[in-house]
Amino acid sequence: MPSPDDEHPLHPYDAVLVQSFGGPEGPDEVLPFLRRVTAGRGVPDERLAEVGEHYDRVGGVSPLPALNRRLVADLSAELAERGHPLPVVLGNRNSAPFVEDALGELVAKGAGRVVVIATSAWRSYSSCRQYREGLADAVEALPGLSVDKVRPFGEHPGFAGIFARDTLAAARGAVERVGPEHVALLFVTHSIPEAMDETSGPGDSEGRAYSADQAETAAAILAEVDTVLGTDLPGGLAFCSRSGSPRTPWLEPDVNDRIRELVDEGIHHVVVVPLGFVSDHMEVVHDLDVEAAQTAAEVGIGLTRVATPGADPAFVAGLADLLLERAAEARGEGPVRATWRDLDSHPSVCPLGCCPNLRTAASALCGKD
Ligand SMILES: CC1=C(CCC(=O)O)c2cc3nc(cc4[nH]c(cc5[nH]c(cc1n2)c(C)c5CCC(=O)O)c(CCC(=O)O)c4C)C(CCC(=O)O)=C3C
Ligand SMILES: [Fe+2]
Repeated sequence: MPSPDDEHPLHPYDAVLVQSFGGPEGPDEVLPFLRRVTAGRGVPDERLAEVGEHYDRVGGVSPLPALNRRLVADLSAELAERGHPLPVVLGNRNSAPFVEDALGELVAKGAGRVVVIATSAWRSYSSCRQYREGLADAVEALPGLSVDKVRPFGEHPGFAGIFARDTLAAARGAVERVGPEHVALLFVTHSIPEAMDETSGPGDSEGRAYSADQAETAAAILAEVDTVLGTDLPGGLAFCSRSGSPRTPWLEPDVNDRIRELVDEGIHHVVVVPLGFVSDHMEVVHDLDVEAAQTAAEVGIGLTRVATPGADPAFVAGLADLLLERAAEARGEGPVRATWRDLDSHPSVCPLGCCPNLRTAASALCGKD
């Protein structure tokens, strides 16, 4: 464990935790994983069986763990290349290596202050506070360890900017093939319960931070595409991977329903932008690349799926920039908070009542409560 001095740009941190969702890596791990994910969350058995089949199709191996190992290696190399190496480790919520074990190992090697990147870009209970609760659980058994988290980074140039670049390329190709009047963009994110969206963001404002932030970023990307291509393409948010009880309202429209409607709107080609996803999760490789692709084929329209940032060097560089920004904040400096096209940025320390847990009172770190 190197002991960073005051000159070190990542001071006061001495290690980085990449905190992720986790995923099964073999047929025997699928059911235990799904049980962990859904414990106490009211997901019906039929939905569990259905999602289990998605994993079975790919030999019970989620793409996520391998992608995260690569992200950890790339980020570690990026920090070393910039001349400020720190240990970077992976800790998951729902599969090994678990967060508490990963942090425990860092503590055993002498770490006292860890900075966390959750592999989730947007503000909501599922995509932010639940990770903060995971940190609270883990740190309970590790007295003396303190952890900070980088801000929600959906609007960062190293995330939104990558989607913008790749969406532009995909839209240009589609426009050349079928003409601008026949192309639409669909920005797709994970559906969440309406109640979770309504309460997302700082407790003192309007809520809907989850869907509103993504709608704003999608609109900014669409505007950029239209400006560069001289087009006026239709575009908007759609949602995938709904679960829970069918009687509970979740965010809509579903991506498949939107694709069917686009046919009647004269669209021949849809560009699907997985804005809600950091890397090629099962939601992307199954719900978009299998299901949405099949829907598009059924109704006879072409579909291009834009890449997720996960494998892009510019994403890794953006995460390194976010770590430097967080360290400067921890030192009491006021670093510039880069965002793509002047979109909003959000606090690194979540405000009181931010993205509440609507089921139980659980403590969370990296916030004012
Ligand atoms: C907003 C959001 C993200 C994005 C932010 C982030 O990345 O964290 C996300 C990510 C992920 N969700 C994942 C998997 C699952 N999510 C489930 C269930 C749920 N997700 C929800 C929301 C989100 N989920 C919600 C509100 C539920 C209902 C139950 C509950 O309230 O918790 C279920 C249960 C079965 C089902 O209902 O589908 C599974 C298996 C995986 C792993 C995929 C892989 O293996 O590649 C990843 C990255
Ligand atoms: Fe999920």
